[in-house]
Amino acid sequence: MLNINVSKKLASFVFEFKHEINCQGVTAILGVSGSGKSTLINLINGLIKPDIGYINLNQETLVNTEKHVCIAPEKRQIGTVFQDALLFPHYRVIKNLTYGAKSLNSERFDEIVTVLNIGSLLNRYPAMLSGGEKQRVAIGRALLTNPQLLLMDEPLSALDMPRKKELLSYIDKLVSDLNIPIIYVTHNINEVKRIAQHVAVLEQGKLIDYGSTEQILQSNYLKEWL
Ligand SMILES: Nc1ncnc2c1ncn2[C@@H]1O[C@H](COP(=O)(O)OP(=O)(O)OP(=O)(O)O)[C@@H](O)[C@H]1O
Repeated sequence: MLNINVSKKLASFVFEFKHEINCQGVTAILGVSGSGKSTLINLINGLIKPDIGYINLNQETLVNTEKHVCIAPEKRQIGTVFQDALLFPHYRVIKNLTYGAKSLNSERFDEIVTVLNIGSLLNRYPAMLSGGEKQRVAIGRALLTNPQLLLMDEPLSALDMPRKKELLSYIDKLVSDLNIPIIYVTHNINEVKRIAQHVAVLEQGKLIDYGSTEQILQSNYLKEWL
């Protein structure tokens, strides 16, 4: 369970989010460009700090401004995958995968490599990978840090349609085979329909709707998008 109650002044509005996110399966964060989706992700992973408020993950405090607690991003047990894979170009895939992992469990390594189907890529450099393969390696690297939660910030946006479809099926497998909860940022309703069980809708830095994917797809707000 992710319990969020934060406020952060941004350039054109104050971002405010107060809700509990039930971390099971995929929760999509949906909103138009500039609505505050990346801000929410970066508040959760600790790359930015709220002006006021708190975030608790499974009863553990990640940040609490009143109590002057702010856990460093690398200590939050949260993995983040961004729009671009951000791999080290001078390291082979295997070193990119293991770079951030403190202690490596070889069974877990094999499991993640199998689920993401990246075993044949381990000795290649990033320049020798397609966009979809790079993103699978970036997901593998995030998972090898043993996160309790995986954040994905528009992970498909740099991919063409066939690669998008392919990566979506890998994201399904993360949930079904590895049982990792995912918060997935997108402005694409088809991606939401395809993988999310719950949806939070943001507009101008405010949470305007939250519910199951079926409920949200029926909402008047989303009818304008369809
Ligand atoms: N560190 C910051 N300080 C002040 N304003 C910011 C900061 N980061 C983002 N903003 C502004 O806050 C708003 C929300 O940005 P954010 O990147 O969270 O939106 P988004 O929904 O993720 O957009 P996109 O879909 O285009 O990535 C934007 O108007 C942006 O210019």
